[in-house]
Amino acid sequence: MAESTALALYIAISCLAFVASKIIVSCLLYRRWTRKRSIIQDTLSGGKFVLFRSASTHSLSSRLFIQKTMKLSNKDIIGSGGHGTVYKLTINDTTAFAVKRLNKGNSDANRGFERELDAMGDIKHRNIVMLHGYYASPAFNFLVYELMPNGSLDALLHGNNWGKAKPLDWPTRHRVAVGAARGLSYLHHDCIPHIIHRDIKSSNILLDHNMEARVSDFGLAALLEPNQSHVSTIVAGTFGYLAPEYFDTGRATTKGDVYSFGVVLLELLTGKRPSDESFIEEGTKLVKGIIEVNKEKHAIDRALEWYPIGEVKRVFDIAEKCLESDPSERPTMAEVHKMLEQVSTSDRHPDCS
Ligand SMILES: Nc1ncnc2c1ncn2[C@@H]1O[C@H](COP(=O)(O)OP(=O)(O)OP(=O)(O)O)[C@@H](O)[C@H]1O
Repeated sequence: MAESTALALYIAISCLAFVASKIIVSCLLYRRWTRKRSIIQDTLSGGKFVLFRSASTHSLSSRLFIQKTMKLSNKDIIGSGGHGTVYKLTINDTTAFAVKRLNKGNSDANRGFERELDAMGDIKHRNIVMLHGYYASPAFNFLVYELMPNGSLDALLHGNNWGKAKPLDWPTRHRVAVGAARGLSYLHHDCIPHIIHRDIKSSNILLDHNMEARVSDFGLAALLEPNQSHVSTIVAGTFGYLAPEYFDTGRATTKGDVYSFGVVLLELLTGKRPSDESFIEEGTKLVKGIIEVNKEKHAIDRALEWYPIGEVKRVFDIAEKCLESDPSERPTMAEVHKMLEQVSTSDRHPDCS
């Protein structure tokens, strides 16, 4: 009798503790959520401006932000892509942001905007470009990002409207590969729900003031239910980077991101775009030929003044694994990151090329 009373008491206390902990966690989460967003409803335009509170934005007034954003013009443009135009928004001498104005007028762009916000709101990682806020109105949408002063990997490797920068040296290329792999691995494995990027390419890998890689542009990313594995059916991506199975299934998967990352590794190694003749003619079989007949020296970017051949071979080898035509044969991004980190960085000397 005493035993069953004790058991009933034990169950009752456990249930109460469980319910109380859920209530406390919900209250804390709600307080955190309200504290970290500043929202301005613009009655004139019918728009809503949301600024996420962070070290870079806490001292800024949302109204000033809106006023400056509305005054952006062509002279502030720093890039443009399939989804819109990117501007540099200068607040004062020490503070600037990148503002992406999204093309409006088709429902896909609007859905992309909402998805991007859902995915980006809480993501903070040293290899991910941070979203500071957004503006949504019936006429147009803006996303406010951290400004990456060294631009995109695409521009650094291949040049842009403003010309070609100084060629990236081997240690920088290797560090960019490791950083981008770390960022992507975080999205795939550490974010709950997990995130598939869907559009990994060199123009979506940006470089901060330390030349550290940051993965950007989640306009096409979709959230996964933690227990739903990894599939979605929204068509996305950029030709040249898309995994072959995507053309059959139309499904974005984490292994599709791994394939796209393999193409970026080839770009870093060869200095060629995926639209380059050798990519088009031989496709990614290019890499197989390079590995099998020891042709690394011929394939490596001529802009590289020196490089350690052992490291180059190992990175070609990792690219080859990422580019396996069977997705199940490809490594995960966590494995890719580990392999890239293990590529020796010791004993580097200009004479070893
Ligand atoms: N946060 C940022 N900081 C600095 N430059 C940026 C930033 N975001 C984008 N850019 C620049 O703007 C360019 C265009 O970016 P955007 O994401 O709009 O297009 P994309 O990635 O080239 O193509 P798509 O829209 O098809 O993905 C980038 O290549 C980069 O040079």
